[in-house]
Amino acid sequence: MKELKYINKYFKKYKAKLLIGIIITIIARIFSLVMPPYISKSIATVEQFLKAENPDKDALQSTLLTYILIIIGSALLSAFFTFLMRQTIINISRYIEYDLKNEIFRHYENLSLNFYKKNRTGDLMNRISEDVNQVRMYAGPAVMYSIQTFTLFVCVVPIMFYKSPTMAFYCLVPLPFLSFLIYRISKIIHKKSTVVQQYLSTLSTFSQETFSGIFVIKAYGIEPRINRESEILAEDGRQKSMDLARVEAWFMPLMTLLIGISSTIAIYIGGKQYIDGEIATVGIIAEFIIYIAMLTWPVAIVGWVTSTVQRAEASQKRINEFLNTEPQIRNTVSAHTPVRGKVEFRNVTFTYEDTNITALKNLSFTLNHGETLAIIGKTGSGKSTILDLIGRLYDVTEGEIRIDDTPLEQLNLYDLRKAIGAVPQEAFLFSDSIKNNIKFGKSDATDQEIIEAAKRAEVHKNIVKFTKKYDTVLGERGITLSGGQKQRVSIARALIKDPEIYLFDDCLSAVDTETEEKILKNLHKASRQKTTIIVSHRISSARNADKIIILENGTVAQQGTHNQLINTEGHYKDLYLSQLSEKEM
Ligand SMILES: Nc1ncnc2c1ncn2[C@@H]1O[C@H](COP(=O)(O)OP(=O)(O)OP(=O)(O)O)[C@@H](O)[C@H]1O
Repeated sequence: MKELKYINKYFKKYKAKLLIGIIITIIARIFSLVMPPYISKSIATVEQFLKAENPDKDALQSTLLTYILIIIGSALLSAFFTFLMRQTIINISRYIEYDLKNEIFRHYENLSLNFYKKNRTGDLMNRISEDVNQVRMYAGPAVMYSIQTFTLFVCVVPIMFYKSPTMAFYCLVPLPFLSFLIYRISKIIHKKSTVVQQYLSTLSTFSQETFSGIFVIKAYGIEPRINRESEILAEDGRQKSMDLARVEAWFMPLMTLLIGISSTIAIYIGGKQYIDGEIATVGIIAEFIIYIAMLTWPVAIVGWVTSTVQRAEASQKRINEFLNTEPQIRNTVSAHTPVRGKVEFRNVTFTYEDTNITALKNLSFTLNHGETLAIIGKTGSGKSTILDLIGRLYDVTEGEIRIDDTPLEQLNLYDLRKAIGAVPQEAFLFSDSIKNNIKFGKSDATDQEIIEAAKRAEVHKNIVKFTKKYDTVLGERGITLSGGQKQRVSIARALIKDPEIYLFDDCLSAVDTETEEKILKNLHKASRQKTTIIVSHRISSARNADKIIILENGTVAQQGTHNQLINTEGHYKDLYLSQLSEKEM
């Protein structure tokens, strides 16, 4: 229970509701205890009627009617309070689930990129859904059944011993075995259902891949192979599900068997006691049989609760692991620190923690406010890393980055990121309308601003051709944009933000040179007073920049202006000549 202590703060938060829930549970149980003695009394009344020398049928009828009304009334009240009990305690668990999910989600959002590289997305999602659900089972049903069982035991067992200690003893003996057996079965069921769950996620991954890759499957004519794989998978699933079903099938028969044994004991011992005159009426036997039925489920539940708590503890441990992970990048400056846009790298070295790759080595450059820098270099030379470091997605390993002559860590992180309009190498668009995807850069943007940004990104003409224009939904639920269109929507998103620093990471690679030219012109206009860094493999994107850096293995191999570099031997000149001849071809 060490890990589950974490959610005590939520129990405290909902303590008033919890207290009401506990009181309602006790009331519901107390009403359910009214029935058994009245059944006993009814039988005793009939017994007396049958034995009487002058039986009074009217008196018998009126007594029985009174008892029946009491039994029905108490059963109705017990049912009503049981309903309220579920409404309060199960609701509390839903509130706790809601709070915990929000807390985990907020925490996830604060964690740095390194965290996301170390952990798979499926795992993150599992902890926020499946693990939280396990914890909810503890916070709701497990708590509710524990209170219910405790109340029943505290009330029923003394009554049973009061009425007949011998019968009470013999009837209660099988119950701990029941509890133990249910505990064992619940554990096996959990193990086997986890296997089925894993199988189901394999099956859905397989189906998802098959249907999203249906084009390749059909083009290569490999449907028979995929069908065979699917049959093997289905057979595997059948075996696993049957395995689970076999264990689950034991649950109810076991309960029935143990109720049967206890009831038989009640009849046997009770019958003997009645014959020996140790109990006054056979009604007590009926009363005991009802008590046994009442106790069986709560006793079985003790086993279930135990395994539920163990599962919840394991789940909360996994959740706590993430909740205790500190974000590597933190905002330590609460005051606002406006950014103008001078960027300076001073002997920056950066090594990726997970791969141990040193992407930048002792890199230095300065870019004044309003200047444009183009970074050219072979793939893997560290270009994107430079942009990520400016946005403080990672902290440098050695050296220092300064913005407006202030070290990056001394800037308010949110102000810094607000001042940056980054267009990543691989445009990511949300499964939402084009309009909302562009508005992502400025949530209060007007329709006119959105259109203006799209025009500058040279994507407006494409968008208006769609039937729903800017309301066209993208992604799985909607249309798929071409690579170039995606890049341009992503550029529009950065332009609408109107930031102080633009970071364009090879974001025109999927656009034809003519469109590239137009976009670059527009960008030039938009970013005249802004600091701009353009990462590219194309000379056309770099030629108008104030400065050009040629990066090789994380260090500056060459730098200068376009005119200087085409007249110097090196990568830039080679690239220029090859791209020039491509153009001429
Ligand atoms: N997230 C990461 N985790 C670990 N290593 C990384 C990560 N990103 C890049 N690297 C490594 O760092 C080096 C520099 O990568 P970077 O993406 O900065 O190169 P790049 O010049 O932008 O390449 P490209 O032109 O192909 O985009 C590469 O060797 C790469 O494998």
